[in-house]
Amino acid sequence: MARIEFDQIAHSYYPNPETASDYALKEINTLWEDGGAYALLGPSGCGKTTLLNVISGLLRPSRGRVLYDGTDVTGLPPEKRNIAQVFQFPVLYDTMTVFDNLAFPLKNRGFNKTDTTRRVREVAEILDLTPDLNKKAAGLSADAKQKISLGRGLVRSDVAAVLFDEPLTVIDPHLKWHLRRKLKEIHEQLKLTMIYVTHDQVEALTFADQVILMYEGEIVQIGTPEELFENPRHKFVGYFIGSPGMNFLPCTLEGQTARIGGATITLDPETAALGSEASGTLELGIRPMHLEVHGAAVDGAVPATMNAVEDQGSFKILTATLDGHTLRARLPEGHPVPENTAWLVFPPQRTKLFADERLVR
Ligand SMILES: Nc1ncnc2c1ncn2[C@@H]1O[C@H](COP(=O)(O)OP(=O)(O)OP(=O)(O)O)[C@@H](O)[C@H]1O
Repeated sequence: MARIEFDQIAHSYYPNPETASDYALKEINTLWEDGGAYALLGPSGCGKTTLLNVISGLLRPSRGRVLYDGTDVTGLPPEKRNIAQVFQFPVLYDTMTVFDNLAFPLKNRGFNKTDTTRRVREVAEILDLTPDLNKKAAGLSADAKQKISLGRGLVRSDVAAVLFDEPLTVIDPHLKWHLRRKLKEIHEQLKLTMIYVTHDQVEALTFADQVILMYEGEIVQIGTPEELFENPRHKFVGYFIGSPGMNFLPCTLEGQTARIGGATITLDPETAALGSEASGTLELGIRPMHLEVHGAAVDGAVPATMNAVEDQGSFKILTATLDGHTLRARLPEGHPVPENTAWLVFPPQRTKLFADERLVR
């Protein structure tokens, strides 16, 4: 296992990049601790695969250095970096048995027969592949084949890291849920450094201790799932994490309060103080689950026009309009639904302020 570091990494697929938008990765300085479980999360095209390929050595970055345990490996190809990779689609030998497929990475590295058998059996057991060990891979389902690919990625305990690039895409939804949990368990048992690329926040939040959220070639935040949810440092994080995402409302400040059209919302004093010093466009941010909804006026509530209510089983999502801006609130089961006007309270501790898309507080 290794501690992996990016020192001023940038990558452009163009030979002569000129503007920031020519870069698939803008400048990235970051660190993956030995034995950590990381998810690399972000929308399509934000640079996740590019970043993974720079870690593995499949891609040489235009600028910067990749360090494994402090040693510069930027010029080394994947086979010299001792990395295991699991891709979106199964990579295995159809004519070999499941056992031989799993044993292949170990045989390649010269492991003896006893150690190989022990390790293959251990990984097969974790992935529920034991009954299939003597079967040829060719006859197995797509799910089983991808499990073998996962097993091949996990079978060596001497790798610097295991990289997963959307490995559950081809897996049936129910098994997907099961495998996500399995991977988490495997990480706890084997303590491998794992970096898992996905655009699915549920997958990222289930698997990882630390989530790395990417947007337009940059890392916008690294944190635990809770940190990303409670304290999104960038508007994009608020919007991307949570379902539905954070509400954002353009506002102006007047002392301790924020004004949204005719509505006045009291802020936490420290938030207001920092906001008064911030420059740029100000916006309030609040999670749907943190908005308090009332059917009649209460102290501190602002009126919003009701638009729709969507029943999602154990909760409802209410959509309302405040000064022309759409807001969503999450109502717990059994909570009364307002008729025409929803009176909304913004709890000061839960109400965030953003300036030019960056969190003020
Ligand atoms: N081989 C390539 N040549 C030119 N441009 C590329 C190449 N590979 C990726 N890109 C561009 O680099 C940017 C980042 O792509 P990348 O595949 O790393 O994103 P991603 O986050 O992994 O996306 P997805 O989730 O769709 O796989 C995109 O704008 C993409 O079009």
